[in-house]
Amino acid sequence: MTDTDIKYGLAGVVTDDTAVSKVMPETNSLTYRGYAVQDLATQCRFEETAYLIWNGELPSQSQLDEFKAMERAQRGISKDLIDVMRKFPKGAHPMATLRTAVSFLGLEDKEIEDHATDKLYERAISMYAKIPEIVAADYRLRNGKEPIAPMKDLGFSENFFHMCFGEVPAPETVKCFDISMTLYAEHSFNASTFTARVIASSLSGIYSAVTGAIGSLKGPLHGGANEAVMHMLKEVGTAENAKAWMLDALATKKKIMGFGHRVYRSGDSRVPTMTDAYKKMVDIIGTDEAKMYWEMSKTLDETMVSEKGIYPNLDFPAGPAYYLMGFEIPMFTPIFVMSRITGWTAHIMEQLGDNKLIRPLSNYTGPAQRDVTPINAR
Ligand SMILES: CC(=O)SCCNC(=O)CCNC(=O)[C@H](O)C(C)(C)COP(=O)(O)OP(=O)(O)OC[C@H]1O[C@@H](n2cnc3c(N)ncnc32)[C@H](O)[C@@H]1OP(=O)(O)O
Ligand SMILES: O=C([O-])CC(=O)C(=O)O
Repeated sequence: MTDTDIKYGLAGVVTDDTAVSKVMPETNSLTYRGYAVQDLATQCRFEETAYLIWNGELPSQSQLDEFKAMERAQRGISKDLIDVMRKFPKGAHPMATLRTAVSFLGLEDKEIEDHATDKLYERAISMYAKIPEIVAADYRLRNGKEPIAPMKDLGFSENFFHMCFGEVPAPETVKCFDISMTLYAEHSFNASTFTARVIASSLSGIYSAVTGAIGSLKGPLHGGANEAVMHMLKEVGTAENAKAWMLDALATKKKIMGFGHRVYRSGDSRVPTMTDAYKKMVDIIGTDEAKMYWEMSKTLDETMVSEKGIYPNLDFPAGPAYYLMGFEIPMFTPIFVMSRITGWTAHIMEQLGDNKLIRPLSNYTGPAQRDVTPINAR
């Protein structure tokens, strides 16, 4: 093997087939099962997209009703899990607590390693129903409040707001959140999805695969960037400071969170739709602070594009949009998990539907073979 055979970070390498989604950097577009993501985000509720990602087709009204009933029947985490969560170390990051809580769901399910598609689907729906409650309960416990039980007559997004805050905001705010859920749901072989497929490929079980995927998504080069973006906006401080801050950050070779992408080189297909939702949140909230973040974001974006030709990714508008919806910054990446659980589990099912152990090769760069020196002679 020569160096030219190596694609560091697997950049540009095609490793398998998928029918779940298609990322088209040449046209800045993304489809889930053939449907443009911006059409799904604006014309469908997240529940319809979730059904599509798992089943390959958009649901009829009766299929959607049945699907919603299945999800709602799975709502409600155990008292044992809530008791375990009460004992989590104070100050642990919510992505770390979510990773542990999802692993605990696997213990409660006795880690049944059944790879039949219908069994995997049942477990996928169970996690999709329970993860929002884990995220909301963790938020409340960290703030010294008791968890709020899910309500079975509320939609997916409405129920999440209810479990966090005890109330559901105006439909326009729920719609902005729902749009973000659809945009975050799936993105082919990104790092966390690939992690899930690698773990699934050893036949380790769906909970192991999702737990590993959560660990991968947590990093700031991947899903953790939506939190890092909001920390960055807070550090910038004022809209007037945005250009100078960016120029200084670029001069000192800082990584600017929420910009750049491994696959898209001239813009992320999901950004225009999420930017519209962010603007909508700015108009709904209407405060000087909200308007200031909007102006600041525009200046950061314009400066980065004109100076470096590097475009924002989905995390750039999603972070401040979640902030304006009232969520604490450390909840942003767990909220991403509530959506991406659909894509991850669709890929796990696809992987196990025609499994081959994922095991690439490496180019060895260590010492040449040598003899062991006895310990008393070293
Ligand atoms: C939902 C998601 O996961 S979307 C991604 C979220 N992640 C982020 O927003 C984190 C910030 N962005 C990044 O770190 C990167 O753009 C990544 C990790 C997303 C993609 O990385 P790669 O494909 O490996 O690109 P790579 O790091 O090689 O960048 C190519 C060049 O652009 C520069 N670049 C890329 N992104 C950025 C950035 N955000 N800030 C500053 N420079 C950047 C690199 O420094 C590099 O420059 P060089 O050639 O002079 O060394
Ligand atoms: O595709 C990627 O590398 C990262 C990304 O945008 C996602 O997972 O949504």
